[in-house]
Amino acid sequence: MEFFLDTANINSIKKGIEYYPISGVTTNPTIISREKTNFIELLKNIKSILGNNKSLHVQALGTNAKNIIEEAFYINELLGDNVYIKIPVIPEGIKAMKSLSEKNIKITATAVFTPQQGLIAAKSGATYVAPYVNRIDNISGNGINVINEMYKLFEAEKTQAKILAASFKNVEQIHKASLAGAHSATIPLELMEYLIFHPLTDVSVENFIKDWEDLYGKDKTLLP
Ligand SMILES: O=C[C@H](O)COP(=O)(O)O
Repeated sequence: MEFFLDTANINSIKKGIEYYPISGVTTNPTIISREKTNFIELLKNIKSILGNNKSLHVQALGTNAKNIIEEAFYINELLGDNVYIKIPVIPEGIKAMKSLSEKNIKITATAVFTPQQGLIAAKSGATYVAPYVNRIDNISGNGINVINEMYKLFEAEKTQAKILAASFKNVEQIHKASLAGAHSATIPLELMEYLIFHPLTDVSVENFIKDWEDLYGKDKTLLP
């Protein structure tokens, strides 16, 4: 499974890509507004940190296809390679996806709450489709079931689109999403850190060091 950072915070992005196997960064208007800064400069800064090997996903604000398409070309031109335009799965968004995918603009379909929304986006040219796990759970739905049914639909229909599961609030949701067929997950840095954390791992490391130091002395590593 691919991991993405769901943040526009520069410190989180720098730390995330230094420590973890991160494939890219996803943003949305809310995430960008949290940084309270010039969004174009922010996006350029993020892009320069990511380079061309990691992808950057930027959401269009337009609510009609024409505006979405214009924003998509602008952002694509501004930021260069490996940029995905996030487009909500409203009818105007689907119309924009069909048009943009024919012109080789990369698309991440977003604000996805049902498997059929995901399938329609996939058939309209989206490379990634982002179901919102926690937001589904919060209205007494089952985000993991949505992912699993979407996965089965994508397999049955032989679509090339990948499920980029989003809106996570805990590691159990991420784990179950990966088992349910999510090809990728976008998460805040804090959840990435929780994914790797286990108290027994830390206790084990402490005990290894203690046993070693008891015999070989403090700060003695394997190095000569
Ligand atoms: O853009 C997608 C985000 O992952 C949504 O996450 P959120 O439900 O925590 O706002």
